[in-house]
Amino acid sequence: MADDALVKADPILDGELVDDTLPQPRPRKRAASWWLRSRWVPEWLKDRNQARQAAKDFVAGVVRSPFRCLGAVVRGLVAAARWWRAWVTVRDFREAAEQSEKLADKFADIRALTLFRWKVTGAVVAGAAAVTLMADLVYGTVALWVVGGVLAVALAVLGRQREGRPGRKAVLAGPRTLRWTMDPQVLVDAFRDAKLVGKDETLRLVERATRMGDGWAITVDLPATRKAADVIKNREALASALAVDEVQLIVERVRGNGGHAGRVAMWVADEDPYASAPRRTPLLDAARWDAWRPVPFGRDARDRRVDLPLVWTSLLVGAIPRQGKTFAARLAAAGLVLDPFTRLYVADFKAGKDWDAAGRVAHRFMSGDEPEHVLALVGWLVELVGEVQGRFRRMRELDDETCPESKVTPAMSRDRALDMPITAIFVDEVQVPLEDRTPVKVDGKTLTAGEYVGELLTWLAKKGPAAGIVLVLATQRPDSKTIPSGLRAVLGSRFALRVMDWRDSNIVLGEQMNTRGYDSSRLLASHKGVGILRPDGDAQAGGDVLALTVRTYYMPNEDWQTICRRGRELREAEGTLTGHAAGTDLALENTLKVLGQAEAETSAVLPEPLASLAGYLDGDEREFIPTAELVEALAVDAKEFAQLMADLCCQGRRGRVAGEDGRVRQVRGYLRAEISASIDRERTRAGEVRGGTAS
Ligand SMILES: Nc1ncnc2c1ncn2[C@@H]1O[C@H](COP(=O)(O)OP(=O)(O)OP(=O)(O)O)[C@@H](O)[C@H]1O
Repeated sequence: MADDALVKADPILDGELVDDTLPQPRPRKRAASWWLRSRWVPEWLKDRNQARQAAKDFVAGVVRSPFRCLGAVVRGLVAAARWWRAWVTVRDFREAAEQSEKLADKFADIRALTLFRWKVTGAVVAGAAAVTLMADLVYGTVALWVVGGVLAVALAVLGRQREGRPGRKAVLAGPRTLRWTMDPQVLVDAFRDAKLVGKDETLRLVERATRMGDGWAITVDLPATRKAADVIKNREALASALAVDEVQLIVERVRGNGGHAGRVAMWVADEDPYASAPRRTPLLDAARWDAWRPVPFGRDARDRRVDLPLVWTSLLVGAIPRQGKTFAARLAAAGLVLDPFTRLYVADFKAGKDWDAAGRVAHRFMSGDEPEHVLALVGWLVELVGEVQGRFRRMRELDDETCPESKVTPAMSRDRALDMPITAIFVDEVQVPLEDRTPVKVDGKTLTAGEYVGELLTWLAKKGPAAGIVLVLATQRPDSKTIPSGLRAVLGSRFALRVMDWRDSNIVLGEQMNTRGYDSSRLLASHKGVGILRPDGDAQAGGDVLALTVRTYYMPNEDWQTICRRGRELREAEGTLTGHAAGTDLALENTLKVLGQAEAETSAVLPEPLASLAGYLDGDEREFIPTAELVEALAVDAKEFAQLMADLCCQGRRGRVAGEDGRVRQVRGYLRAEISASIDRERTRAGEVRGGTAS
């Protein structure tokens, strides 16, 4: 039989072509597939091997049963004898008297009670013997068998209880979730097993378990002093105690009027809530959207809609590759695309096709990951910083009715005369500009473009939201080196899809979030688009929670294109199409491109520290530059700098410079002519190398 059931297939080799034109297995009928997937149908009714094993176990059980029964009776006899001995000697009373050192006082009482219990024993035994004898006389030996049988069963049950103490034996148990819905004691046990309530504590059911969606919902009150936050933190232990995967268990603290710090709302899904097909975004059916309304972002495990407010906040999306970052950032963008009064800046450093459609509506758009793109982004950010400063200046001059606080209001954002539309900047793969090392000169100081982008983004995330600037950053590398901590601290909303470990998860979601039960490294790789959302403000479907697991709506490229097309039509109708989308991109971008190319070329050709020196000394007419000044401006180690300069044939020498007080001092430094010669030499050499490679 076994051999019939298992037919060994030929091995399939790497690169072998498999002929799928041959008849393929037919899809199972629905009932059959339900039977196989149902968790309530025992395994042995689904699988032939399991059934065979169950039959074997049954036969073995029957054969072993007389011996096990005998063993249980003996254990029961011993247990009964022990109990009787303790009873007849009044052990509990005696021990209590001993402990309170009053044995001498109580001795007479104990003796009297012992004597009485012996008499009771004698009377019961005599009575039982008499009844048995009478029954024997009346009914014959059958009575003796019946009495013996009843006694044996009673003793066996007692013996079995001793043997079957919890934890002594692994048992084939059915699913526990169904049992706790019928018997809340099982739920209490699960809380105890997960160490969420003490041995002597119990739970109070606020509402009994009810069917809600595709799962069971229940609300419980923890014993006094126990905290709902601890249940959320130890969700995994509770999931284990309830025998469900942790993605199926949703635990939330009930807040507000109906709740308190010890009230927990739980929901247990029948099966993996994220295994079903993803839903399309409802924005597809929306003719237009209002940027001030939270954008439909996704669904939680209970299939409740989760909306994400964007105005007055900023969003950081982090995950390892291919988990749905771009899709999530595009969802946030979709709501703003459908509001014709919104101005969009889109910088796609992924340089793929994902964002292309945004070019139809965006005021500024670029896709690429070269240094010139980074420099163009610097230009945009500088432009936005100026815009924010201008907006604050203008807001100060507005009357209180139009602008009650120093904040953009919905009416202000739509008033064209004020020119303060909601302006959103989306940067995908933000680690690319943040890690860029092209030197840029800012206020006489040379910085890397990455550092400068970090500073500008931090400034915008801090000051921008009140002026109607929305920042959405997505990154593949949510490590502390890439995203400066100052920037992270000011990004209000966070969305962490699957990351490598809890540290990365904390970097996206915030310090200590893993210890509070939110760790996106625990999400499954197969759950694309599922992440932990830590919203800024009121975003979620249920109560007021710190963070929640959300599966984003699925918005493939074609839907995104449809939305962008609609966004363009809306802007054309309202006359708000500007910049890149209107084909009137300002000269700024082109200037930056040229500038960027020149700087990128300089830095690409010249080795450090010459590249930085070239930037720093650009336009400087002095003949002699002090070493101390260069070391400080370039932020380099003095010793290392001297060594590198010597390698480039620039010798440090003594020269005279006038100090701030007008007195001339002798200091060490470099001749400008020598540095320039070295730069020219390196450029020529690089040109020759390039020429050589080209030929
Ligand atoms: N909500 C969703 N439901 C189902 N699948 C999704 C969802 N979101 C994204 N995906 C799937 O995940 C894949 C990867 O998405 P996406 O391109 O956004 O990843 P990414 O994290 O930006 O990747 P990379 O880091 O390589 O840029 C998509 O091709 C898409 O099929």
